[in-house]
Amino acid sequence: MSRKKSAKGKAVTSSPSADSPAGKGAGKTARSSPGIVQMNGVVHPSRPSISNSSEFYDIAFKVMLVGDSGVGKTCLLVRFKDGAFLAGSFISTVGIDFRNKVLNIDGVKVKLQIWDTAGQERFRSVTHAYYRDAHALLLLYDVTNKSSFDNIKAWLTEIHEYAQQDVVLMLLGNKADATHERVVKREDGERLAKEFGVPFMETSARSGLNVELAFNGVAKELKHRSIKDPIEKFKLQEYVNKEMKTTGCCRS
Ligand SMILES: Nc1nc2c(ncn2[C@@H]2O[C@H](COP(=O)(O)OP(=O)(O)OP(=O)(O)O)[C@@H](O)[C@H]2O)c(=O)[nH]1
Ligand SMILES: [Mg+2]
Repeated sequence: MSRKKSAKGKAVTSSPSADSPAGKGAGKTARSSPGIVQMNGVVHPSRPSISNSSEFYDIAFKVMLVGDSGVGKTCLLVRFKDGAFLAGSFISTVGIDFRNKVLNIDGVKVKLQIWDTAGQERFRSVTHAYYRDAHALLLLYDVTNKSSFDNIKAWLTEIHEYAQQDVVLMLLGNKADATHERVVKREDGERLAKEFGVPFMETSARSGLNVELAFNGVAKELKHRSIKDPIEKFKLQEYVNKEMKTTGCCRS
């Protein structure tokens, strides 16, 4: 899998196929390939492997973006991958899409294969099929859209039903730049996240606020888990609290 060329994936089938990164093409082929070791569902090539962007990597993980349609999942991924904001008219994702990015986490090259799901209800069964392979989930709501926030509990129920029990989860309140349209306070997001024991922060795909931090935090957590470092304990919420930038008047 790690040597496969797959610059930008698109899968709109109702279940992961053998060739799709969520199917055999990812974890399972790696498991049976000589020279590649699979630990805790994590791909550890015995030699550095090359990602689609011709970058070497040491370990690889799958991260999924989920949340209502229009909360900014695709824009967040494009901001992270390309450093740009997708302005213009809103084009809703059809099915599921993925992009790869290799990060340097404390000297370890961590490849994230990031799945951008469609938030629309009619694609929900497609998304369900991919949950079980995800090592991490970024669950988004839109701070300018109350119903996207109210739906978070339903998303969490769905996640508990379909995802792995030990999946790394983070709640993101996106569009934090849209101060005038904001209807969900940061404190409400913090409260909900606390209630469910999930790390939380606000992001903006438009301004780039905390976008790198969200993905880096998740990559750090996944790396620590896979290495099982007994000395250095990593706490995702503590890390993001330390590194987080906030919008508004009162925190910097
Ligand atoms: N102000 C602001 N607008 C944003 C931000 N992120 C996304 N948008 C806008 O919100 C709309 C929806 O963004 P998408 O990223 O396409 O939403 P999505 O979650 O991928 O939607 P689906 O693919 O239907 O699930 C677009 O018009 C974006 O321009 C943000 O951080 N700030
Ligand atoms: Mg989208």
